Amino acid sequence: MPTRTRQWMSRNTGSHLDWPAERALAHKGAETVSVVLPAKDEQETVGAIVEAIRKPLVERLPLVDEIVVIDSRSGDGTAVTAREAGALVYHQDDILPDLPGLWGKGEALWKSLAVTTGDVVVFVDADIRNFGPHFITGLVGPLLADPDMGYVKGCYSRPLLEEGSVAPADGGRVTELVARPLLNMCWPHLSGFVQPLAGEYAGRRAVLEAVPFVCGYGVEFALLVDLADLLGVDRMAQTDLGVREHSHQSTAALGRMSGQIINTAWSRLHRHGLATAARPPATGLTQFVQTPVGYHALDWDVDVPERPPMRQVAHARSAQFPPGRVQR
Ligand SMILES: O=c1ccn([C@@H]2O[C@H](COP(=O)(O)OP(=O)(O)O[C@H]3O[C@H](CO)[C@@H](O)[C@H](O)[C@H]3O)[C@@H](O)[C@H]2O)c(=O)[nH]1
Ligand SMILES: O=C(O)[C@H](O)COP(=O)(O)O
Repeated sequence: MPTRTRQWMSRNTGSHLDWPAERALAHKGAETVSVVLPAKDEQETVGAIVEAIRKPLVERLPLVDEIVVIDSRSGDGTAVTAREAGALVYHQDDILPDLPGLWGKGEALWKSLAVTTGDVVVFVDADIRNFGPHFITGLVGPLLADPDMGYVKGCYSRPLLEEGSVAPADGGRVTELVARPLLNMCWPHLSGFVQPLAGEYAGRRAVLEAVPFVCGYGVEFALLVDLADLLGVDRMAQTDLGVREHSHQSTAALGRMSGQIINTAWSRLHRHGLATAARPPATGLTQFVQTPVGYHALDWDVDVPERPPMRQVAHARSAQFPPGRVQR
């Protein structure tokens, strides 16, 4: 790791233990906090997460002002479960309905900026199995305490939970096999982020609305690179949240996620003039399934369409719908 990155890491890495809810609240002042959970088919876990935020951080202490679940085209009871647990629920395609809808987690996060109001926005995955309020307090604390801080990313150890076995540090396979090598190769100043793909992070609204959002799983990678360009790493930090357990995707699904992340990395390299447009990458990904009559090829698209910074959309919309009639 470059020396400057090592120095950044020791300066800008904290622990959730530094941020009991009372301490975070003492720094809150007039700022407001929105928590957003993007959720696709998460009826098993989303309700418990919403409750674990609402009871201690909304009802007991007023640290969180709104909990919003973005239902990302679920086919199960995610929306009902989340609503019953006390969240405000929006369907991804109902937000900014005059724009043609896109798919994916990044789209859900981007759209959430149009329906939430907090000065600080916290994103948390809806499939966490060992969620606790420290995921929120540890992320918002450094932002509430320091007006210069723009973005705080979670980090943790990641067990790989398989039927009947637990490998304590073998989770995060896309992180270890794709994202970390890419970051070290092309963005070494970001190599100190322990969990670059973590879905748990918080940012100031003004900052999050100033950068584009990739629609699919490249969203975390793109945010890290783009926010470092916008803010500089000194205005970014990470908080150790302990251990995170989640539901694992199949190897084939992680291959498609990896394809999206590699395409996202290419788009950023291209934007920086480090990759040429003369040979843009193919966005197809062929995977294979063995059948009794040979290998069956499955073609996927791992392209990463992208939304513009939300503030551009908000400006365009306020011109279209003058004050008093502004629709977000
Ligand atoms: O189309 C989708 C797909 C997923 N999700 C939600 O996004 C979150 C994370 O998705 P998941 O499939 O559980 O991702 P992981 O396999 O855990 O992937 C890791 O790596 C991804 C790529 O960086 C990050 O987006 C994730 O947050 C991070 O946990 C969950 O709440 C999902 O329900 C959506 O909202 N819409
Ligand atoms: O973040 C990652 O690297 C992917 O979500 C894969 O995580 P897993 O190996 O813990 O399933």
